[in-house]
Amino acid sequence: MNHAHSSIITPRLWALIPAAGVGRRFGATVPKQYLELGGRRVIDYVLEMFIFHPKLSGCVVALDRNDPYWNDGIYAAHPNIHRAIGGNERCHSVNNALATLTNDLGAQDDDWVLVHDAARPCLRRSDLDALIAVLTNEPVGVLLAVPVHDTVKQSQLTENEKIVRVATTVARSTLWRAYTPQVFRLGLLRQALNQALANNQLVTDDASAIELFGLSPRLVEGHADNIKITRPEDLPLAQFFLIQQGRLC
Ligand SMILES: Nc1ccn([C@@H]2O[C@H](COP(=O)(O)OP(=O)(O)OP(=O)(O)O)[C@@H](O)[C@H]2O)c(=O)n1
Ligand SMILES: C[C@](O)(CO)[C@H](O)COP(=O)(O)O
Repeated sequence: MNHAHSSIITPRLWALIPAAGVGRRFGATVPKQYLELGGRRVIDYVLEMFIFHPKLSGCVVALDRNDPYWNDGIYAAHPNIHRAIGGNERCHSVNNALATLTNDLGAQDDDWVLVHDAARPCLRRSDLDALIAVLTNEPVGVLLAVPVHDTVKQSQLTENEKIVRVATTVARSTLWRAYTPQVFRLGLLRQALNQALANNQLVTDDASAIELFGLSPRLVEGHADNIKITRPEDLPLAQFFLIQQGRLC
């Protein structure tokens, strides 16, 4: 019997790096993704994790429209990297980069998009591979996260007081710190983000948009050293972790 060969298209995997922030909380003269760590820039440790990964089809980086730093980078002209214009908030930058993936790179709605902050240089290859490994048969999407190990207090709103007081202690057995990468199908993430933005819900991570869309992403436990460089004290800590991981001498 002559069976027509069905063309089974394997969904591709793309990296999407939000890198259009200004680093206000860090307070440096350059955005924190361009700060120097052991002779290289923070963003370089992030990019090399993805552009050399055999399972990724390409990488889109959301940059400030007037970013004057990118072109001096060692990977600025790498063929696996494509640029998108960032927006006012991280969620806008991600949304713009998703459009770039679709319109300029021919990414399909069924493709996976792995969103990882440019400010998280300490992502371990083992954690990245563990995240990719669970995508098979995953119906919603996944994110790296770490269970909360400290006691968590919720503060109460105090009027005219400089002193912040405890309102309650939050049960921590089900609390996790959300990290990146966060991985979702391109079409689903675009739909969810567009709906959130249409409702003026400026989600701080990609999973929040998926949750608002009524779905529940899978939490995958990663290492706590995958820190986001946010404040000055985070930079030497990131350097320590990169040395510990053997990625920095
Ligand atoms: N409009 C924005 C804001 C943030 N980001 C990126 O999203 C990641 C996480 O954001 P955050 O840590 O908040 O970075 P900044 O916005 O630069 O920090 P701040 O809020 O202190 O200004 C960073 O890689 C940042 O470059 C982005 O692409 N576009
Ligand atoms: C996406 C994120 O890194 C997950 O923890 C975090 O939400 C980013 O927050 P930021 O205020 O944009 O740094």
